[in-house]
Amino acid sequence: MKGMDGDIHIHPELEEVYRDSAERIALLATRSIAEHGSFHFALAGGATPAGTYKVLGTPPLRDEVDWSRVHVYFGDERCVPPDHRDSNFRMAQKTLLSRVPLPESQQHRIRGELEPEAAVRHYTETLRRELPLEGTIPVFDLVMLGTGPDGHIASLFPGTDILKRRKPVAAVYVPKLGAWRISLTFPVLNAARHVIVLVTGPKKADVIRHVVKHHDSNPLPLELLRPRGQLEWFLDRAAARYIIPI
Ligand SMILES: O=C(O)[C@H](O)[C@@H](O)[C@H](O)[C@H](O)COP(=O)(O)O
Repeated sequence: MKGMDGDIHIHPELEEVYRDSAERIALLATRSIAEHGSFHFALAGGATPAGTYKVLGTPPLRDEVDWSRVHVYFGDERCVPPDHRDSNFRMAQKTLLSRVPLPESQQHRIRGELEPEAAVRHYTETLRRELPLEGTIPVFDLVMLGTGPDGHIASLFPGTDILKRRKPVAAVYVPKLGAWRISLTFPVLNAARHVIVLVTGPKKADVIRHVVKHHDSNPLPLELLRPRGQLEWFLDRAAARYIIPI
């Protein structure tokens, strides 16, 4: 579909989106572990992926993954402690990490409780220690992303300077949120071997329409995503309502 590279999976119901995307993640994990003995997976934050994480953390899928070979990271994090209601780590812990036999030493959260620049340093050191590098850029097996109604991905918000940052991790103050975030940057997202974008609900339909129409002028952050690896979209009909034939 013009402007929307990669494979697009659209389902009428949310539960089907969650099941299909969770099955894909389990398959990618199995393939990565078979290919190189590990699966390095950056989770998306926000509310949307919780449904996928719950399916992934429940039998049968939970028992199809060799969690001893999995390392989990985060695409971004709010600058809050890990037990804060806004923490992406807390959301992932409740929906996935507490339900699978994944060693804590292989759960690499972004230290949102630190000063932003200290959190950036710590996470950058973690990525460079744990992941293969392309030059100075860590390469994930899978990065999972959602998007906001403004087309942001991770914490790469429209109009913020983080969109141009070249180092793998950066801190960004988001004026409309009145808050700091820590996020992977485009060089890391675009170096990933596989990227999954999970978008559901009618509030995201305009963003998907914008991506498909692909305005070269003033592109949304979601439109700047150009992974060299495989890109897959998982949408429900509500988010895809402007791009599917009636
Ligand atoms: O920290 C975050 O909030 C996420 O990483 C962010 O990029 C999220 O994917 C979008 O904001 C969509 O959030 P919802 O899934 O809650 O709509």
